[in-house]
Formats: sequence, structure tokens, C-alpha cells
Amino acid sequence: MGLIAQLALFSEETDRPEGLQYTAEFISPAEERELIAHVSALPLQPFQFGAHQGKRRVASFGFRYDYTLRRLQQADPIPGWLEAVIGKVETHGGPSTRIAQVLCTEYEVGVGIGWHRDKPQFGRIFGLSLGASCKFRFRRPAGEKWQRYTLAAAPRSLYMMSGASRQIWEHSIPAVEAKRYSITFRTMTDRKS
Ligand SMILES: O=C(O)CCC(=O)C(=O)O
Ligand SMILES: [Fe+2]
Repeated sequence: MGLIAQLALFSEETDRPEGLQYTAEFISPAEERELIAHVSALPLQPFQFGAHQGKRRVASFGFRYDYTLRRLQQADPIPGWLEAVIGKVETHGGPSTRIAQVLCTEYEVGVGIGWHRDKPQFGRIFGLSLGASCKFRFRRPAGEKWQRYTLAAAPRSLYMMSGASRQIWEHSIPAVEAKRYSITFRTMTDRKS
């Protein structure tokens, strides 16, 4: 590979995936504490995908993706304590942003999430980080190699995945070093969102 090609590849590797947005301090420390109290009080269940069980613990509202049936199922209705933050996310997402699904997740120290793209039934993905930061990693094939990008997602920050960052790039989180909670807000693709 020539020098120019290497430099081009290097600059691509440091570029943020198209459609990925990051907002630091999306909520206040007081709002963060309140949300952590609610999420940690939920009857969180080990993430279930088919016969496998993930180490992270989750609770879904609105809809949940059933990995055995391979389709969306109705889940518990979205609880009232999530309304204010959902409103804030919808305002942030702009007109016609309707959050239909919420996933609350707990990552104990040493727990992460493997490479994946979220299910195609979902539209845009918003993620609020609580309690601790994580490395939010992205990759997509680039010839024989992977093009990579890492977002440092700080507590109280919100990321939004749309466009290529949502449809083409995969994401994962390596084992966290301190207990992290997240709240993932998803729109549906069959709506204009
Ligand atoms: O914890 C997060 O911020 C992301 C979790 C995730 O990627 C997912 O549940 O699909
Ligand atoms: Fe995801």
C-alpha cells in the first residue's frame, strides 16, 4: 500500500461514523442519580438470546425482541418515571421522533456486549450512559481489515446512532471497569422517525 493510501486509511480510521452524534452532560447529576435508583430497582433479567444468556441484565418496555421467536413482542408499558427523559430525547431527536421502545441495562464490572447491529425493526437508537463511562466501539469491513472508531461514552452523555453508524457499522462495548447502567431509546422503522 502506498503512503497516500495509508494516510487515507488512517484518517478514515479516526473519522466518526456518519450519523453518529454525541452529547455530553445530556442530563444533570441529580437526574442521573434518580434514573440509576429506578433502573437498579427493576427486576432486571439476564439478557436472553435463543439458548444463550448474556451477562448483562436488562428490562424492556414497549417492545422486546424475542430471539427464540425472532420477532418483536409486546413488553410491559413504559413506566411513568421514564416519561420526562423520553420527552427530552424526543425533543433532542427533532420533530417526528417517537420513542417506542426502551431498554434498561446493567453491566457489572467485567461485563460488556459483543459486536452487533440493532434489529432492523428499530429506527434510530439513542443511548444514555449512567454511573460509569465505557468505550463504545464501532467497526465496519474495509477490504481485508476493519475500519474502527471508539467513542468514549461518559456518564450522563447521550449518543445517537442513525444513518451509516446505525445501518452499516457494528457496535460493541468491551468489559466495563466500573458498574455501568444504560438506557437505550429506540424509534421504530415503520414510522417516519
Ligand atoms: O449499553 C449501551 O449503551 C448499548 C447497548 C446496546 O448496544 C444494545 O443493547 O443493543
Ligand atoms: Fe446495540
